[in-house]
Amino acid sequence: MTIYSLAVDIGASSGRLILGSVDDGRLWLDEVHRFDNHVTKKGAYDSWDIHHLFHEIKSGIHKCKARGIEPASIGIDTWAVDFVLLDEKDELLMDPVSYRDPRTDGKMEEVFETISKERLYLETGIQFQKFNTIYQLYALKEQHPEILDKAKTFLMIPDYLNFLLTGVKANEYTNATSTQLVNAFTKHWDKELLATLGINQDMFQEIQTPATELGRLKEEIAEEFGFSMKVVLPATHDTGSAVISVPQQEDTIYISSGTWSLIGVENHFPICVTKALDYNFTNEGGMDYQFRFLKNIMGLWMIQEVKRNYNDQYSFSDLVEMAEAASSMHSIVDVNDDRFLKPDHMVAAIQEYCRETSQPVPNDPGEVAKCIFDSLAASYQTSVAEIEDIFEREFKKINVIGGGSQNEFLNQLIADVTQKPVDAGPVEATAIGNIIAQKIALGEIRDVDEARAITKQSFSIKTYQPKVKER
Ligand SMILES: Nc1ncnc2c1ncn2[C@@H]1O[C@H](COP(=O)(O)OP(=O)(O)O)[C@@H](O)[C@H]1O
Ligand SMILES: C[C@H](O)[C@H](O)[C@@H](O)C(=O)COP(=O)(O)O
Ligand SMILES: [Mg+2]
Repeated sequence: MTIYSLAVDIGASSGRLILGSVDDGRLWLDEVHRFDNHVTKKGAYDSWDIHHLFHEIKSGIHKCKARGIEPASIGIDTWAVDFVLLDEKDELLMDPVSYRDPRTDGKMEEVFETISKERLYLETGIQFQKFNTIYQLYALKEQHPEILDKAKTFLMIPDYLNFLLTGVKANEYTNATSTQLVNAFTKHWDKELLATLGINQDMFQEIQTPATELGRLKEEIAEEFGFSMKVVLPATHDTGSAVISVPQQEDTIYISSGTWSLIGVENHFPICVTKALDYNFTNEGGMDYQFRFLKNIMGLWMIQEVKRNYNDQYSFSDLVEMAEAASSMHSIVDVNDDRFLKPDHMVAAIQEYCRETSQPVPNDPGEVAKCIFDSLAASYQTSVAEIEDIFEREFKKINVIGGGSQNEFLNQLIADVTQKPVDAGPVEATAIGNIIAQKIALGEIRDVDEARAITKQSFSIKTYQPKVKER
């Protein structure tokens, strides 16, 4: 009898529910439900419609039942850093605010007046992004102290969705590390740090690790579906799940390519040296207490916004094709410039940057897309050089995973710019990593090593060889 596990992967641009089963030494996926995700203005803040997301999760579960499939387990992963606060009645004190909301502008620098950047990095090993949870809570304490005063429970986005399913409260480790409030060495909430910032440490929950069975569906939820199932913790930070599916870690730099590009390597210990701080790399927690030594690059968010700017008249494939045709456009922007985090109009922001830097201004969708892909590839190359500088060795290849691995033009650009072969895929790497954690919890797969062997023979990977650079 086939044992199904249901992965819920909600990224910043889309969510999907994918059934996974292991049979004949291979992992089989079946997408059941897909939906858009985006930020909406709610009152003063750019927020997530988390109850709409929960509705979509339930719609996907109903679709499983309609197919006659009752999964044995479910696991939820989402984007990082964002959270909810519950009052003493376990009600939401406010809608979850998006990390792209400007409420944290300038807050990181204010925190440095209390805790030095160096101490923060030495203790947490986490990259400095102004939207990290630590700065979101600091902003909330300044802007709405009354909300923090009423907060009895802190749950990150997947934690809260798990709470709605099970009634159980827990903070999952990989996502908790993205807050910059977890000590990289103790792997627990850094209570001294919280005390220094005047943040109530009692609202944080016990940290649980991936492949832990959190509980089962609440009775009323199970009755709604007509069946129950185990709720298992995957690496609930989506990138944490994605990198589990990288078939071969040795000598490989991964790029988890979705709304963000997360470029890095798997490591067995945190690297908190000054050079890593200066390069702004992070040591996010991974499965089995591995570390994800990586950095955020603005990613395909930029082309998502360009697509929106052109009223979605072009598909991603169209934009890639048009970029490929815009061969005379060579302008490069610093994709990590703060102006690209949440511009009013991405095309205008890119054009302005090119004007400011006296470069040809991209004027049509193809030229804009070409500029984005060239600029992303250039940023990836810089990060590859930084990683090799820190590890004092060369890495043999790059593995692009996630939706962006479908961008053949960008994959080739990456190979050419880095002069390294690029493996592209799996596309649904995050869901695969999510399912792997569930299968380990169910005992169908022994460990991550066995899972990677199964993944390697289950999904086709296309390799792009670098074009030899003309001398
Ligand atoms: N057919 C395609 N060709 C090229 N790129 C694609 C294609 N489909 C999706 N993409 C890229 O994948 C990105 C979405 O990746 P995904 O991993 O689903 O993102 P997230 O998990 O952040 O929602 C899109 O922004 C787009 O750039
Ligand atoms: C804000 C975080 O850096 C972000 O969540 C990143 O860590 C991430 O995982 C993004 O995943 P996407 O699938 O939304 O690109
Ligand atoms: Mg994703």
